[in-house]
Amino acid sequence: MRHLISIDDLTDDQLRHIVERGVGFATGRNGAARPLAGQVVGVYFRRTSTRTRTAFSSGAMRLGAHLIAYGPDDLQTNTGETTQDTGKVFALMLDALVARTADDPAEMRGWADQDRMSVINAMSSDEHPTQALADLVTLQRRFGAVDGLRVLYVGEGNNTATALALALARFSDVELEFRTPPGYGLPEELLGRAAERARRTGSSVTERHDMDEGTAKGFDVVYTTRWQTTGTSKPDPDWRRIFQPFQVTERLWEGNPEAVFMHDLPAHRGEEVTAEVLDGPASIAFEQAAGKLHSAMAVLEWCRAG
Ligand SMILES: NC(=O)NCCC[C@H](N)C(=O)O
Repeated sequence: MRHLISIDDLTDDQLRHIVERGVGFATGRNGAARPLAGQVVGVYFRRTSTRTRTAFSSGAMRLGAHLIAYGPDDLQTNTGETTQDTGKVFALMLDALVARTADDPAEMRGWADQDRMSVINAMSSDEHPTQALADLVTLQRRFGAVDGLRVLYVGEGNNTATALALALARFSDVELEFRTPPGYGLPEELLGRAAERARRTGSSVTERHDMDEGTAKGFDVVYTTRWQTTGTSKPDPDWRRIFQPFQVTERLWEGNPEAVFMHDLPAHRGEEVTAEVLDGPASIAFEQAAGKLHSAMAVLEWCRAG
């Protein structure tokens, strides 16, 4: 029985194992075993979700589990029960809980303070670890290896960005460059931690707050994310003016002709990315969405049976 709350909870070997198993589910190499047969998985999404909820629900059922799905208004937390008590009850009856809160991760850590039910973070305010795992599965399938890739991330330093930083820093000779709008970067502590990890593996994680397509050259991957991160608001009324130069357009392909385009989705054509890029030949955004199912299966298997 294991939990997955942060990429940082995984050893390098565990991270690579989950990615390998994810690739195996994607390619049919893992066979049709049902390691979760007879288990019950709770899927609790307090915030909107299309891919992550479907990936974990579909993945759990494909692995043989039964499901209970809770929406934001279903639980007695709405009539004043504490989330701590809610977690205690879940652990009496569920084998795994997949939860999206977009809130303080301390809540999930509290739920995980027992050794019966696995807790899987389907996005908290600080990190989106299962998105990074889906991205790694997608990259490994597309390039054969994550090691050695040059990745440019353009957009807000949100939960997806932090998970990617922690995950890519574990691989060798990776160059990960963030271009985040001024005032909307990654948390300093996390960036420092990822950069430190990266140094040990001969990789680099850096961040800049300017965006001029001419200075971003030679990347294998261009990645972006939506401008309105779940559970956050932008107090600055002028934020769109600050974000506009960070829109991913075809001009980025002048210096990065071989790059694939990735997006954690949902996409907003005309905001963070143009339709030409998202729907164009470089885009693997929906291949990446498919990777969410295969990585979710690998996470469930690792938490319950690995
Ligand atoms: N792939 C996803 O899980 N997409 C939904 C979340 C996207 C973004 N990181 C957000 O926080 O709004």
